[in-house]
Formats: sequence, structure tokens, C-alpha cells
Amino acid sequence: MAPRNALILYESLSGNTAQLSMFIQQMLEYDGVDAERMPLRSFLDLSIADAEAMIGPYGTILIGTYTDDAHLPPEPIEELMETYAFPDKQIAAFGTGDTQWGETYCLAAHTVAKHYQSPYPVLEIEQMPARSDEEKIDHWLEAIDDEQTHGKSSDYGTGKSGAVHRHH
Ligand SMILES: Cc1cc2nc3c(=O)[nH]c(=O)nc-3n(C[C@H](O)[C@H](O)[C@H](O)COP(=O)(O)O)c2cc1C
Repeated sequence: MAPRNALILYESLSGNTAQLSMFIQQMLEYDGVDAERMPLRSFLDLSIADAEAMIGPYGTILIGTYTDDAHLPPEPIEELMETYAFPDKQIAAFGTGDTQWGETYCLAAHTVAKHYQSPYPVLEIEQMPARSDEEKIDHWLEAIDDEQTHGKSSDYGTGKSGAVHRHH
């Protein structure tokens, strides 16, 4: 199951996405996967050199976000996308949202996935994650593993490198 190791970056205002990131970390660690978790704002405070040292050991970066009132990614998520291209990393996105928003449900997480040309499904959780969401989270993590096993991750970014901004 799941990636071999993972860095989990998350942006959360009222705690739902933070809680989800904690569940993801716990489930990965339960399966013996090295998983580190960091609030996105702390990651963005690092120098580029420190940030690169931090992400160096990880093959997979899991990025989590809520969706805000403009239906856009929160500002730190925008900054992350503008600053870090994460070449050679597998990126998967997860989000919490509110289905009452209809078409914009978890839209920010989908924006992240699209930006990084993630080949993986986006994990969508309604508000505060519960133990009953574990199966859904587990399937999401397994999907990341499946893609790796079948080599689809090599499609990551293929032919679209011009769309990937690298800022160093
Ligand atoms: C003003 C406002 C606008 C929101 N707009 C959306 C939205 O467009 N789509 C969505 O899925 N959720 C929307 N939400 C719900 C939040 O994304 C959701 O509560 C999320 O779990 C909050 O995450 P956090 O606790 O990590 O901050 C909105 C919430 C507020 C307060």
C-alpha cells in the first residue's frame, strides 16, 4: 500500500485539513511508511535551500488544502505553486470541503492536482474527517501505490514541461 515515503504539506484554517493530514500520516506510519507532516506556511518560511533539503528524501509529496470563499486555492497554496515545481516528485492532492458549495466542492485540491499534473485521484473529505473516512483514505493511498506499480507515474509531466515553472 501507498508510497514508500511521503512528505505531507497542508494548509488549514479551522483544523479540518490539519486533522485529515494527521489521519493520512497515521495511516502511512501504521503501514511502516516514513511520513513527515508540516504546515504549508512553515514550509514556505524555509529558505529554498532548506526546503530542497527537506523534500530531498521524499519521492511523494501529498498536498492538502481547504477551499475558500473565492473558490480559489488559499494564498499559501498559490505561493507554493508559484515557487516550487517539484520536478521528479510524485504529487497527490487532498482536500476538505463542503458539498453544499456544489461544483466548487474541494476545488482548490483539484487546482493543485491539475497544476502539478498529478496522475492520481484527488482525495475529497467533507469537513472534519471521521474514522469512517479511513477506508476512503486507504483507497486513495493505495491508488498512489498502484500508479507507481504500473509505472504510470512516468507519464508525470510528459510533454508538458513548458507548463512547469521552476523558480530557484
Ligand atoms: C466562506 C467560505 C467559503 C467556502 N467555500 C467553499 C467552496 O467553494 N468549496 C468547498 O468545497 N468548501 C468551501 N468551504 C468549506 C471549507 O473549505 C471547509 O469547511 C474546509 O473543511 C475548511 O478546512 P479547514 O478546517 O482545514 O480550514 C467554504 C467555507 C467558508 C467559510
